[in-house]
Amino acid sequence: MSDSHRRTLPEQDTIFALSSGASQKAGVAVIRISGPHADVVLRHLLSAQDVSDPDPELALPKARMASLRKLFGGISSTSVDAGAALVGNMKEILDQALVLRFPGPRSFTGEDVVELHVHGGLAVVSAVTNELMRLRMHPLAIPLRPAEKGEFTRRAFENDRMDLTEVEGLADLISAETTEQRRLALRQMGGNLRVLYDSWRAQIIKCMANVEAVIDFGDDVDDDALDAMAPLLRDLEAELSAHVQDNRRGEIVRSGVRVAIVGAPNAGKSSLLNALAKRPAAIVSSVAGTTRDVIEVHLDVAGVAVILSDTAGIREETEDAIEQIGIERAKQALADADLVLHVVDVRQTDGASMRAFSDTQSDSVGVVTVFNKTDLSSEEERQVAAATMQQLGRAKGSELWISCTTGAGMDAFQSAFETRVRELLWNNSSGTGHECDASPTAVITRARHRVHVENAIHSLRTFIHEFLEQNNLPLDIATEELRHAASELGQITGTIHTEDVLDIVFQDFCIGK
Ligand SMILES: Nc1nc2c(ncn2[C@@H]2O[C@H](COP(=O)(O)OP(=O)(O)OP(=O)(O)O)[C@@H](O)[C@H]2O)c(=O)[nH]1
Ligand SMILES: [Mg+2]
Repeated sequence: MSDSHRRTLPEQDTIFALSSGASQKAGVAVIRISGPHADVVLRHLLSAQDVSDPDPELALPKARMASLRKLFGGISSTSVDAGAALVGNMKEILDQALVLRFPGPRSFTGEDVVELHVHGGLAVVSAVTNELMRLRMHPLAIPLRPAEKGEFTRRAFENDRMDLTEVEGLADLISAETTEQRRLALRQMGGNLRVLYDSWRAQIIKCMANVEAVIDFGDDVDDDALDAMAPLLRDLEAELSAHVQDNRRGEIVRSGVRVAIVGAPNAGKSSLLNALAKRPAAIVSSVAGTTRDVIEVHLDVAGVAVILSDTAGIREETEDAIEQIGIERAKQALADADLVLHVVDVRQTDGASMRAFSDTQSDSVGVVTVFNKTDLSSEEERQVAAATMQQLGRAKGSELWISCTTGAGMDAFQSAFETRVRELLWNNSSGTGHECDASPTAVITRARHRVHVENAIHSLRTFIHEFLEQNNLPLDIATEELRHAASELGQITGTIHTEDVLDIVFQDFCIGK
């Protein structure tokens, strides 16, 4: 484990990759080159002559200024055959491109970076990348090679342009599919977690320095210095504890809210899934016990990623072994859910299934009761349904009434569903869509962060309890607990890291990022 990620590296290879999306029809493709030879490579591309050492006077674009340039490449046999007007060692024009230079360290990677914004066609991109491959074999032996997965970002990290949380934020931003995922990722990439963890770490290190001063001073523990430290550490411990008690909302925004549709057979669960997915994702039939497996669809619900699961109808008695397995899976989906949609045929609310279901659900999970088939029900049946809700102790009016067949009540259902999903994350049902922006607190987005923060809390508590309060530990051993807490926070940001951790973080990246 190294205490700093600044390494003395041998001179780095210069790397290149297509950094824009893989679509072959895009108007523009961006090829990125990073490393000490980025300008040399660019000079070769801008030189019309195939010479081993292009004119060093050849004007490169000014730093950070876009410049429209012709890119040249080696003479292809086809263009010679076609009688292209090539004279001597003249090269062929590959494309007319916007060229940008970002001399290090003020660049994404911290190295010299060149960006070539070429036309997006497959032939253009491969002509330019082939030319870069050809330069690898150049007599000057330019150490140039295609980039590996995540290598640009890894260099940015190694050159202190980003910490690990910002790297993770960037990975999340690239894969963000919903508004809230984008917002969360953008804030993390902007450094909100880095600032938080660095400031906590700095406070712990300051306390450590004070304790070490006491140790150096002699055997007599300076009670005043330690007394002054106690409230600071208690406050810090409280702050860290509040940080982990976040209902996992950052992790849920990132991975998606898990919503399970459960209920008795034939209640209309698959019909509801199809209505929400706006496609016939699940088979609907009048045969009770149609759905066996868990069927998942991914939705964007008011900017939040939702993984919606349709499940087998839960009933106590079934002879069918496969249906029994389906019921077990349904119960598992119920246990894993962040939110449950309990679908009930409004004409069958007095059965044992409603009660049985109430017993299986966990208290921490939100449950929305959805009475379906209102088109078939009588007023009396609806009153019985509402009365059953009250007997079960549910708040009056908390149930929703729909007909999957006619679509009645679906708008109200949709908006109540959106509110519940957002409430789950922010305890705020205003539905403005800006709750996150209004409270830009840094939230944990990965289990990796949570483990380290919990370890840091444990060490702080041990120091406070075993040393400051009980005086059970000698000072030098107690200090180790502070050192450990600081180290745990340093591992989140990558100030302290192992190669294994980096491999895990960077595995989310693809080539060109
Ligand atoms: N009239 C009416 N029929 C409905 C409504 N919703 C669903 N149905 C019908 O009820 C039957 C069962 O619907 P499904 O959606 O398959 O029910 P399910 O809960 O998924 O059933 P299982 O998978 O067997 O547990 C089908 O014939 C649907 O067409 C509704 O609101 N009104
Ligand atoms: Mg079904």
